[in-house]
Amino acid sequence: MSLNIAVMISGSGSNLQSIIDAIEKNILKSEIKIVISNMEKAYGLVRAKKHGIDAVYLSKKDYSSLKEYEKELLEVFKNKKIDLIVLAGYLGIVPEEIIKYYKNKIVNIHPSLIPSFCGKGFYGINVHEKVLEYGVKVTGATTHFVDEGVDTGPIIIQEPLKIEEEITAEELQKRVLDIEHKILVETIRLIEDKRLEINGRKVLIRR
Ligand SMILES: Nc1nc2c(c(=O)[nH]1)N[C@@H](CN(C=O)c1ccc(C(=O)N[C@@H](CCC(=O)O)C(=O)O)cc1)CN2
Ligand SMILES: NCC(=O)N[C@@H]1O[C@H](COP(=O)([O-])[O-])[C@@H](O)[C@H]1O
Repeated sequence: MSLNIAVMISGSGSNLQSIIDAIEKNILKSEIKIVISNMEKAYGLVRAKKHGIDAVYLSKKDYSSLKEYEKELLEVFKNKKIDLIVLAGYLGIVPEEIIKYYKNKIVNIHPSLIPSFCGKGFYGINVHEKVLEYGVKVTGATTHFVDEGVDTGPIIIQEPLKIEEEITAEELQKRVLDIEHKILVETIRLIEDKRLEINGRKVLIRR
């Protein structure tokens, strides 16, 4: 089933690019109706425009209240008839009203194996710095449904990555990003095909 997707970003947009590429290769049946960034200079906005996708800067700091911001964001999603919101490196916290209205229709990609190295303060390169600092032998990436918490929603896909040698946080980020690009597309594909069944915290992938 083709979904109307909104992608929220804050930075480079390589995860956004993986969705754009998958759509253009007909791996995904959906359409990205809008890309929203809370950072004006996010390169992901450039990526979207290069592919003729509506791309806007929208940040809560430009609104007099969170309520005003929520109202505007909801308006944008409704006008575009959005079915699925994808947080692809979005570093803002999605407001409660949006979460309620789009219950189990918002997914996030996180560059660690949740519940490790996640939550407030864990984003971007600092996730990988903390992973290396701790000395874990396995990290990876996670997609999950978004709820009122931060990185606490039901987990959809996780893929591990072994850390077998001394590497920099930048190199680790690159290797984890490769996994992210893959599992994010897989996650959207599963949702298109209605193969996910949510049972409390558990997400069952139907054959
Ligand atoms: N309601 C939710 N909103 C968001 C979720 C979520 O699970 N529920 N996931 C995050 C994505 N995320 C990790 O995957 C994440 C994003 C941002 C932060 C964070 O600490 N941000 C800082 C500000 C960073 C900045 O603006 O430079 C902060 O809020 O203090 C942690 C995790 C997306 N939204
Ligand atoms: N907690 C949120 C978080 O850390 N998200 C991470 O930000 C990066 C964005 O890269 P991109 O802009 O190239 O997709 C990605 O690694 C994504 O997992």
